Amino acid sequence: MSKLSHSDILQTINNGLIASCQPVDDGPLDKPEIVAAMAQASIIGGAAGLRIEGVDNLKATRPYISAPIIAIVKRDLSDSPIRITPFLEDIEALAAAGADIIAVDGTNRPRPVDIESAVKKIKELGCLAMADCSTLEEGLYCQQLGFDIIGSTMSGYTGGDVPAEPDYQLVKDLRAAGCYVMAEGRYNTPELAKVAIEIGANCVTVGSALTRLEHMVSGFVKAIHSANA
Ligand SMILES: CC(=O)N[C@H](C=O)[C@@H](O)[C@H](O)[C@H](O)COP(=O)(O)O
Repeated sequence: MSKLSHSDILQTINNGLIASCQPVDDGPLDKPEIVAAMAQASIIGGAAGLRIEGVDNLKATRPYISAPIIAIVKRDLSDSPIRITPFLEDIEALAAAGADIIAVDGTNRPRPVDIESAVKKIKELGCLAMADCSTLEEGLYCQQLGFDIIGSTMSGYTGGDVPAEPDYQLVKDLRAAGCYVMAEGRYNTPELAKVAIEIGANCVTVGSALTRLEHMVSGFVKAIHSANA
């Protein structure tokens, strides 16, 4: 378990890369021991922290990692679009498994448990709270509720086509409003991650480009095939 204070955790990840070690669901890399290996490799590469999905993956990873871990549970619910850490039981399980920071969906959509109870539970359990938001309005509401980190994670994922680019404007607006900002979502190259910091993000999370190998390989394959099309 990390022994850092809350302010040390925020300081440790400030200006840093968070490697989101989330393999493709049910793919060959989707195994706790592989997630733990990805996490260690990411730290060797210089990541300041990690984002880990699932209690079993967190339990497998935590013993090897002293850097801050942002933990989530993803669920596909039949009666709500909320996927990221929807239940208080998920928060309890992540805290017990050694999360430093617990992220929950921060969007303004129908949810099984109100967000006020979620942030209260995270704080009671001694963790930092992160809100995965899609708009400035949601981010400001979550900031006001006491969330420590506001992420642009859900921008582009609440309906319609997913844009190709990251939502830079949301990052700028959240920072201008005084939030501690995590740029997250479609920062798929080192250059884009650099832009995130340049426009004011405190830190940037990169997932697919680091740990969804199937997606990266298929991107190369498509590009190669299109050469002679
Ligand atoms: C919308 C949603 O559910 N985002 C998830 C949150 O945990 C992950 O699927 C993303 O991989 C993560 O946010 C990092 O983003 P990117 O993979 O674009 O670097």
